[in-house]
Amino acid sequence: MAKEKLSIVKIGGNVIENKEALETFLEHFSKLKGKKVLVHGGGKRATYMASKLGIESKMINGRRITDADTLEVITMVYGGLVNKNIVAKLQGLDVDAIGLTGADVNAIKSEKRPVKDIDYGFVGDVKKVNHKAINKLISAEFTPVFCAITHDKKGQLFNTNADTIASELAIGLSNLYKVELFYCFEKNGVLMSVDDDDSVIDYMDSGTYEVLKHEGVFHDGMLPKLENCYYAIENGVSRVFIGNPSVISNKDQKFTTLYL
Ligand SMILES: Nc1ncnc2c1ncn2[C@@H]1O[C@H](COP(=O)(O)OP(=O)(O)O)[C@@H](O)[C@H]1O
Ligand SMILES: CC(=O)N[C@@H](CCC(=O)OP(=O)(O)O)C(=O)O
Repeated sequence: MAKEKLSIVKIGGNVIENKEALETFLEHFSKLKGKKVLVHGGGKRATYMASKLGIESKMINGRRITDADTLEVITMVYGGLVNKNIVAKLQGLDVDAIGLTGADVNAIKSEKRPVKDIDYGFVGDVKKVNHKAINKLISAEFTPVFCAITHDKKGQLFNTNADTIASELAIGLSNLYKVELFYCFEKNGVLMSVDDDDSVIDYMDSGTYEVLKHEGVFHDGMLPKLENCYYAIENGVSRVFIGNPSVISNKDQKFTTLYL
């Protein structure tokens, strides 16, 4: 029997921090038909709240060095402030959202990122997605809303990049569903020239991706985002899209579709 479709949608810090963009996104998300899961970041808000508490933020290779104080901040910001506000807004749009960390229902188990040259502190690499437990919620018509927190099943929380959470959830839930994965951010898609929002790359296969990567077309957060996208495609996720908040509902808009 053909698998049912499931949409997994990730929004990042730039959308979360812009009230109008967030509301536009949530409107689109509320209208998205079928089963769905939302994953949110919030790195910008964590950096802001940490600085208010006198805690300096340090990112290496797109990942936050997470000491014990920073772990407290990200738990409050991602698991509390950002997650609960999004859940409340979705409830206001009649989406029966339930906010989760990876510790809830043992949804996402991780292990501390091994120390090689760099010790990232309490940063977790995903080891297991509990697709059966998550599916109990989805099958009961709830819409899970995940923040960027995982756990080791021994009582320790970890900080995990939200793009990675989205791709790992997409891979895990591909056991049960035909998963479409959407990355929504403030630009119209993956761009040939980052300052030109009209230069959207409509379709990108893995060969083109390698060529453009070596030409230096992708920078900063786009590099780990694309790595997560191709990792998902290589591991059973049916389709991956990158675009602005309307990518999930308005297929006439410009956006990027990724292929193997
Ligand atoms: N070729 C590119 N096309 C689009 N964005 C790019 C590109 N290269 C670098 N970027 C940057 O990547 C950023 C998106 O990555 P990131 O900040 O991690 O996203 P998110 O908001 O989802 O957390 C964009 O804001 C943009 O500045
Ligand atoms: C380990 C690690 O770096 N975690 C990220 C999680 C949040 C995130 O990914 O937020 P955006 O999607 O808004 O960037 C961080 O703390 O910044």
